[in-house]
Amino acid sequence: MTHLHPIDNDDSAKYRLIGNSVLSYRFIVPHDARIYVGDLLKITDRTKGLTFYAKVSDICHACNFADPRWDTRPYTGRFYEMGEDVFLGVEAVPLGYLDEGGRFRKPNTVPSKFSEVVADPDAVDFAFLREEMGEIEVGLLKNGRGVVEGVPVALHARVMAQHMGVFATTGMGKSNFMKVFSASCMKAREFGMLIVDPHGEYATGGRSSTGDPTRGLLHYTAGGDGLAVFTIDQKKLKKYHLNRLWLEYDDIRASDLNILFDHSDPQHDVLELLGDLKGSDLIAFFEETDFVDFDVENYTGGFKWIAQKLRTSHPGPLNVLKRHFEILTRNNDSFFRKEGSAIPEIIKALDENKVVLIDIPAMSERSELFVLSVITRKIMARHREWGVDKEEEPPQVLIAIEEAQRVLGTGGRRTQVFREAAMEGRKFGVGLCVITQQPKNIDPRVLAQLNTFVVMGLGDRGDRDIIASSAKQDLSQMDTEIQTLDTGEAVISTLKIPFPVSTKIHAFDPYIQKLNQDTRRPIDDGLKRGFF
Ligand SMILES: Nc1ncnc2c1ncn2[C@@H]1O[C@H](COP(=O)(O)OP(=O)(O)OP(=O)(O)O)[C@@H](O)[C@H]1O
Repeated sequence: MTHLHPIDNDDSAKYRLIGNSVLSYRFIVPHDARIYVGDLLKITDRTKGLTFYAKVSDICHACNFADPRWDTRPYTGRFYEMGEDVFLGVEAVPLGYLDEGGRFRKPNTVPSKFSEVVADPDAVDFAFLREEMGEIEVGLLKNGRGVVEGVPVALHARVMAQHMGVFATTGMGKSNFMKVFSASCMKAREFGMLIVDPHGEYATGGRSSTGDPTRGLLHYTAGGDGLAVFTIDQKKLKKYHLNRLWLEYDDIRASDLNILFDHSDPQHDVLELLGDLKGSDLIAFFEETDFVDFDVENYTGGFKWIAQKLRTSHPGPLNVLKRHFEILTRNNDSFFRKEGSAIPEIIKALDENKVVLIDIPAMSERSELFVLSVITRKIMARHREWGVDKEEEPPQVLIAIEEAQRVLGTGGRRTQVFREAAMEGRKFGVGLCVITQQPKNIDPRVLAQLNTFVVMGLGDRGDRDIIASSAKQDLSQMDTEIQTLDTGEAVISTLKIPFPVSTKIHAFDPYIQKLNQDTRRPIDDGLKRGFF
């Protein structure tokens, strides 16, 4: 007979495994046991000398009574007692096992019948997992409603060029995650990271979605050497001694106009013809040319080679593009000018494995994407050339794209550069960090390229299904857990960590406070550098 009571009388609750198969375990616990979805389990198989690990994936009521309607009959409480015959059936998803040599293996066998199940394993039990972690710490291993203290969850820097996705419904802690991740990148200095912050909050802090004041990356003074902020905000520029963000005319190409404006097919064809021509020449050509009776034979301006390319184009689309170039230069003068670009400095900072934050508060959505696409194109071009010119590997860069469904949805020629980065970037050391609330609106071909998934509370079934089918590790059995994740909690599936890890993401403010303290810098160091 199976005992429902814990099998030992010490403090930790121990039960016995009764079934199921290689991919799903089952055991039973008393009807009043406090057990939660996401609880970690250690299963000791003394017969075979193996230690299995699993996670509670579902809990249901069960009993030993033959009458299937015992609990709905009138006066049932008089005939049946809530004793040992009434219990909870617990389903658990296997994570893997430690073999006789202490090596962690995928769950390809099942523990012996009645193996001991410990429902509250500690850091010692998970010592093997510490060895599997990488350099970019983001939180602690979550165990049901708590954490396993002493077991940090840290992503591997080397896999970041293989793209990452951060999926969270609004308010679930996505901004906090990005700041913690960035701070850890500043500390590790293993690759360059580019983030565009249209809300101007990542650098100096601001207000969270719930209205609470928050700190920013500049407050992580001990890691200050790993951060370069480029801003258009004059006040911040002086107060925090930041870099000024400038793009110059030559940084752009005709296709960049696609991000700022919707174009008809004929207008798009003209932009294609203009291909790789220098931005400064294009802007000057469209500024000086009157297209009403444009004829390449009579063209007398200074850009004959551009006029030649447009010899078959009609005045209509050319006039529209003339207006668009005018709007481009007129409406974006806060960061776009004839000469003098910050991109070489940005690239240098990325080469030095810094986090580069582009701080553009109050900028329009299209301008934000324009800035990101221009910089991304420059990075891609540089990394593509790298293979030709140099023997050593190019430096690794991770480019974060917030609300990525805007540029990585299905179709859409506007955002070719991001698509190229998603499809071929990894070959050149360029990874994308795709952040979105709506994974189902991201092109499935892009999702298939992601190798790290950070899933934070997704309410929508369609969104969860698409994530489960795209992740490289099986997340389908964790659906209940993902549905019940709280703010600041995530299921992380990534390369080099052997199973999807449930993580309590560090809260940013205490995390950087701890990092600052750990490095024991003089207390007024940040003040001297003008950070606060
Ligand atoms: N890991 C965490 N630990 C503690 N608190 C957290 C954590 N993550 C988020 N929070 C808190 O939850 C609230 C929402 O977090 P956050 O602003 O990061 O959400 P968000 O998903 O970025 O929201 P939005 O999409 O609206 O920007 C904040 O008050 C934040 O401090």
